Amino acid sequence: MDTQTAAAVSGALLGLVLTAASMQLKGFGGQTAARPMFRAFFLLVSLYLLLLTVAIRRDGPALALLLDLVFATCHSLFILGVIRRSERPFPRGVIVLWGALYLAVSATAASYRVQVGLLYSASVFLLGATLLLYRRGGANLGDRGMAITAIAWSASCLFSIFGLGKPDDASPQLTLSLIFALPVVTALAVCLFLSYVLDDREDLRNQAARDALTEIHNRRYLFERAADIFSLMRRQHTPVSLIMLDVDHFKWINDRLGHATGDQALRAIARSLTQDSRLEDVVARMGGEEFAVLMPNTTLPEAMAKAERLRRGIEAIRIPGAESEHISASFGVVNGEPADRPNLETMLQRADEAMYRAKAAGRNTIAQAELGKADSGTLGQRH
Ligand SMILES: Nc1nc2c(ncn2[C@@H]2O[C@H](COP(=O)(O)OP(=O)(O)OP(=O)(O)O)[C@@H](O)[C@H]2O)c(=O)[nH]1
Repeated sequence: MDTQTAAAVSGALLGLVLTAASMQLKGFGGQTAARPMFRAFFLLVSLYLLLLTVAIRRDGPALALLLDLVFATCHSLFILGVIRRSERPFPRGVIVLWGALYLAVSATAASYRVQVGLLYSASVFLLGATLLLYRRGGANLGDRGMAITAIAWSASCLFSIFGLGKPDDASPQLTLSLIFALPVVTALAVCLFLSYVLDDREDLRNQAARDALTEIHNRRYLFERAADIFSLMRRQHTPVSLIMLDVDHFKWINDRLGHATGDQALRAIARSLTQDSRLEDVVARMGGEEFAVLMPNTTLPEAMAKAERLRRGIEAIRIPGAESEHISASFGVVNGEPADRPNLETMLQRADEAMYRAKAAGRNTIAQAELGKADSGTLGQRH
């Protein structure tokens, strides 16, 4: 075996080892597991670019092979990282098959059939682009950038194979590919970085805005969104309504059925509130067993009707394992007209007062308040 073949085979083996190692990583298919892959990809891209710069000037066979080796490993890491990032459950068989393909193609490339290497390159990057674009949870700007760059790279490889010279006259194709590789690989790395930064930001924002138990929005998010909703209300002269609700005798549910069942009930209530709400409504857990729904462009009668739907929805909840238990909540509804110049704090306070009147009136009940008139709330419905 000459040195060139040895280098190509060891590159292929390295690819296989990486494939095998990646399968052992915890959280297979998860985004976190993609990180080490992409980190290594970054390092190798840097090395590749360095070697490329030297190779364009001084084209020795050993250097060309080293370049092949590094680039083939980059391929390997890129595609593995993309597969993990796509968060789709990839069967292990597919990964093993891909590893075997990688071995076969690298071995063929070792005999200097550059066209095969380029074809392989084109297919790898096309596959990567497809996986990125169809990523679960949606492709962000960085993902799309990566996918477009990968498609451009594939196109360049195909162009190099079919568009130029005789099949065995490798050098024009190779030079063109190498020159094209510099900006493409750099763009790929930049987009990759961007996609992670965007993802991290999104994750942080989501974590800060969501309640950990029920996964609906939290109090903080309600206050954030309220600023936009109230400003829109003033500009468009439309009413805003707020519903507050507190689960009845929740302590009793916890004490009798256990905290875990209590948590289950809170999650079911959150689901029911969300299902019965419009996309533009903000449904939030305010803390403990208290929830709020802020509804732009909603009049008092509409809000009362909505509260009644929510009340019935909660009444219909059955907790698995505790089907005979009945859950209910008490509601306070308040409406703000643009002329009242309402703000969220005042509306929450008024809705809270109404909600306690509903509790005092026997629970599983809706009480209403009007912003303009202090303590003028009347009992809405008693059930
Ligand atoms: N399981 C569970 N319980 C919680 C959570 N947060 C608050 N609680 C419980 O909710 C109960 C609230 O009880 P109280 O404020 O006395 O009110 P209540 O029993 O619902 O009675 P009323 O509101 O008067 O109808 C307390 O026992 C809290 O421990 C939670 O996240 N999970």
